[in-house]
Amino acid sequence: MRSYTLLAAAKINLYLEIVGSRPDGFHELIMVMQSVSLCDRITVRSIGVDEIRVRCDHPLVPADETNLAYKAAALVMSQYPGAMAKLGGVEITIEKQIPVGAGLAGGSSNAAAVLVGLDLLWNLGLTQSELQELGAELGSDIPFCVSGGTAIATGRGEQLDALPGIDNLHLVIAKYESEFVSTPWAYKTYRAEYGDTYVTDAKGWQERQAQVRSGEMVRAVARRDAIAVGQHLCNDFEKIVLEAHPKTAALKATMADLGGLGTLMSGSGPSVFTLAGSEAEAKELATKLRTALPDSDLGVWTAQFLPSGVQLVS
Ligand SMILES: C[C@](O)(CO)[C@H](O)COP(=O)(O)OP(=O)(O)OC[C@H]1O[C@@H](n2ccc(N)nc2=O)[C@H](O)[C@@H]1O
Ligand SMILES: Nc1ncnc2c1ncn2[C@@H]1O[C@H](COP(=O)(O)OP(=O)(O)OP(=O)(O)O)[C@@H](O)[C@H]1O
Repeated sequence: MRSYTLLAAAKINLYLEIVGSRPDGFHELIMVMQSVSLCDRITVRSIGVDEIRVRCDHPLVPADETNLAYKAAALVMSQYPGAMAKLGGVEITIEKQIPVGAGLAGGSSNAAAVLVGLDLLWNLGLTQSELQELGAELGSDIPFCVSGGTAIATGRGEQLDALPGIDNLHLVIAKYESEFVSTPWAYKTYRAEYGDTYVTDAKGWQERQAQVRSGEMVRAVARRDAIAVGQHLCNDFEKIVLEAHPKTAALKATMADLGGLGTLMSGSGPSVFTLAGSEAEAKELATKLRTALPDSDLGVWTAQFLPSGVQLVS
């Protein structure tokens, strides 16, 4: 039976500005997103029966039809019903490394890898933008996870413009295992507290564009200026999530004090990252962090920037 194994990369948000609400209930965003080398391992394998099966040992990840990886396979199956009939069903094995509910797009990256893997397994010959369109039906972060690298993301996060990659940037990622943030909760809470700052008309949008701070980050990335990238890190969600999660707020303060190029919460949190100019510096920061916060509940990882979101291993 044929199988493909892929690495599905986590993402961080170097910049995340919530600009307004949309008629579809989602939020208009301006983001700079980056793939990092904290990866889940996804295997898609043909099976003789016309079924989608998910195997995952992680206690917080459902191994049923609510798994985003299952949903991705079900979507491909519904769009291309002939493929499964001809080539059989699929067993998806998920080996988790990316912490769950962390703001690192773990589930979205798994779904992206399944889309890429099934395209190969079922000989569909889809383009990257066709895979991204399928992904957008399931979640806003999935199109970015398909292509990955470094990109500006606008709309609800699915409109992507690739940026030149920044090589050789490393990072430390940390998260308290007992802390989780629900993404719908984060958007709902942000809207309740800051909805009055949202752009609602063309005039508001013009005024907002005049003060859009993302330009500084985009220029820093385009110049491959790691120091400027560290200086312009920004995430609107910090305003509400760090207030609701004092332990994570204290973690961020500790990480920022240890040095590095800059510290930020990723996405809707609660994971926090510090950028570092080299692998040695990232490892040193991770060691210092474990010494400063010797708490068995704290997960600490080192990683580096990646130029892609899904990588075929075999
Ligand atoms: C926070 C980020 O991770 C930043 O990259 C993303 O915006 C979240 O992306 P995601 O997890 O793929 O989100 P989705 O699965 O599309 O949506 C989950 C929920 O988040 C809210 N949501 C998401 C994206 C967006 N632009 N506006 C929203 O209001 C909606 O309430 C939605 O019901
Ligand atoms: N393949 C999957 N991997 C991880 N979580 C999954 C998966 N499928 C479904 N889930 C569920 O999705 C929820 C969110 O998990 P995930 O790790 O994707 O969050 P996240 O990193 O905060 O997402 P994002 O950054 O895209 O908002 C969890 O409660 C988990 O049970």
